[in-house]
Amino acid sequence: MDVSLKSLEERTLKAEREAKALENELDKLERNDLSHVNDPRLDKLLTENEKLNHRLAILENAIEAERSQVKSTECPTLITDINSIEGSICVLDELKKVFSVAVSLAYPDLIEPPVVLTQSGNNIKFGDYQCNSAMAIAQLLKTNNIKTNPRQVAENILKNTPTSPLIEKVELAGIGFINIFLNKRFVEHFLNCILKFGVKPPPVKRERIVIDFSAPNIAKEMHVGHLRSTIIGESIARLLEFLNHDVLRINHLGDWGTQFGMLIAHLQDKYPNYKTHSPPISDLQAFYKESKKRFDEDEEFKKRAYSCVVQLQSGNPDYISAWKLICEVSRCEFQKIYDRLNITIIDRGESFYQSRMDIIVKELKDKGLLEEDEGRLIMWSNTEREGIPFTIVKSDGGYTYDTSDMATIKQRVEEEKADRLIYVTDAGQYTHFVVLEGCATRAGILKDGKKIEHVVFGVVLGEDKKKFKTRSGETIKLIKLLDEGLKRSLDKLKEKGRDLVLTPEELEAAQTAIAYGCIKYADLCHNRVNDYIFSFDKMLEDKGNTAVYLLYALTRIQSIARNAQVSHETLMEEVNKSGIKLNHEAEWKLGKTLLRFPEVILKVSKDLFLHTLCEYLYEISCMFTEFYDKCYCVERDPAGNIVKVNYERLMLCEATARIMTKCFDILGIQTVSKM
Ligand SMILES: NC(=[NH2+])NCCC[C@H](N)C(=O)O
Repeated sequence: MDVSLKSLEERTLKAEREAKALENELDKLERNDLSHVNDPRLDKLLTENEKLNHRLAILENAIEAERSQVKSTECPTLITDINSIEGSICVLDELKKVFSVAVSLAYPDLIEPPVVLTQSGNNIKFGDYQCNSAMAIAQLLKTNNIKTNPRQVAENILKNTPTSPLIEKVELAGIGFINIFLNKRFVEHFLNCILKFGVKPPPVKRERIVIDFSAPNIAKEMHVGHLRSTIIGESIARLLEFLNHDVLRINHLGDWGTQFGMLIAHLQDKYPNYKTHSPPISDLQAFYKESKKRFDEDEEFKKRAYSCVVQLQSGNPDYISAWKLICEVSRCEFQKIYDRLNITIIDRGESFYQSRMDIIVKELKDKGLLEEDEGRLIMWSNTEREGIPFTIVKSDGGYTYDTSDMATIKQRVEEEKADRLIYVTDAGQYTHFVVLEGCATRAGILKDGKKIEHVVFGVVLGEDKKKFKTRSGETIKLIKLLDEGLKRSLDKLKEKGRDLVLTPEELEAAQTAIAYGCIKYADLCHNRVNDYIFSFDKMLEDKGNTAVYLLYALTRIQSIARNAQVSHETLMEEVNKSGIKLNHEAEWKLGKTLLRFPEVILKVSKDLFLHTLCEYLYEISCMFTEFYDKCYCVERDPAGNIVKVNYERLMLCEATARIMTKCFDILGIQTVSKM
């Protein structure tokens, strides 16, 4: 045999053997048996694969757990029987529950699908509420490669919507809107409950809430900015208390700091026997000015003033009593304003935090969060050192407004166990509170996502749109402002001849209710973030969204039953017999407006914008006017004798009056039965 042929034959045989071996190998590979392969890279890949499989199993378990969790939270208990509702319920929240059940039944595989529910605007055709989830869900399904369109989704949701006694019917509209129509029986039941049990808050989880408001400074003027904080803070506190929260109202008085050294030094000179004889410093501001003048001009005095601060802060009893005396004078002045405006607040000024400031400064030092800066100790709210830092300790060793606010947070979180921390101050302090939140979070005092709620408000302007001042350019004294309100309100009542109709007591009650009510309402009815123009003429107008108009509206509503000579007892008997019936279109509309009360209250309790409540109050009175124009409550003959009383409508008047009264109460506005 030829050599070349032989070698060819050998090569073929070898190739055949190799092919056979490869075939076996492939066969094994197909059966996943890699045990005999002795390649370290493969070993590595195999372990890797095992790890990944393990991880996959964990993830799959987690997803399953999450899913059942979502399902269990998404399966809320729905109201099935109208009669089980005795208190108050938020319709929007209940409808959200109904539709979240519908959506999770329709799309069980979607994790946390969006449930979008809103009120339907004015067009009755679109129902009372709308569920607009279909568009978002269709979009979501599309990204999961499931072909559908919003209308199909809406149909699917509708098919799965559980029955609810709140709902009369649901309709599919347009590209996939679901219009929800409320059940009249349910609305009637809600209103009858108000007549039977009073205006009750919707149930919420009780929280501990600290609200810091008013906070004027001792020996300085309490100005219109403090007035805004006082009015807004009081209303927020009232609203949260109505919801049964545990509210702590704090007056963070500016009662500590260097200016007290100056005041005490001056007091010691002018009234050395101040401890036994009360000095005539009723005009504290004049006293403050005198001492400031000496402080600026007299080096010797200045030195002594500083040493007074040191004595005071170290707790020397003589200095403490001088300081107390000065604070007391201011407090009496502030209290006059609080009494007139019916404000409840606990004094806990900056001085309260002296020992706590020592502690927090140490804590910040220990945590290495303070750095030196030209003799001061500062703290940044972020590690990038962006924005402006807090001055925690001044170069003279004293503390600042920043230090005391760090201490307020620690005290309120750790000692008061606050769930919510609310601070009501002007928008000028916006940055201060941003930095405060940052520093407190960095220091670990604010944790678990807890935030500060800074309720900001704009500046009060005069009618000339400039800073609110007297004609001669001085700042306006609050007591004088309230006095002017009283005078103007009386003028207005006289202009209308009310002094001839009301008893002197009734006239006085109306005068104060209008004066203070209009000042409060003018402040609260605007979006607080904006500046607002203080105008007695505007706020005393008796048309439009003003306190005067609304207080009048309420007295008119309350007088309807009185004029019909129907006693409260008779009306309550009728409630138990038949209750409210909403037959006429105008009655139905008014009833549905009243039904929104819990929803409005809950919204405001979250965003703390009180103008929403004012707008709602105004809406009620407009709806009432429409109802009263169209529906006779009492029919009279030409001689004015009562021929027929419609009790169902009188009951609706009563329910309206009760809700309006509650709104006024939350706004801190006194109501009157006659004006
Ligand atoms: N914790 C607070 N910073 N409260 C507000 C204090 C307001 C301060 N006294 C001022 O007149 O501007």
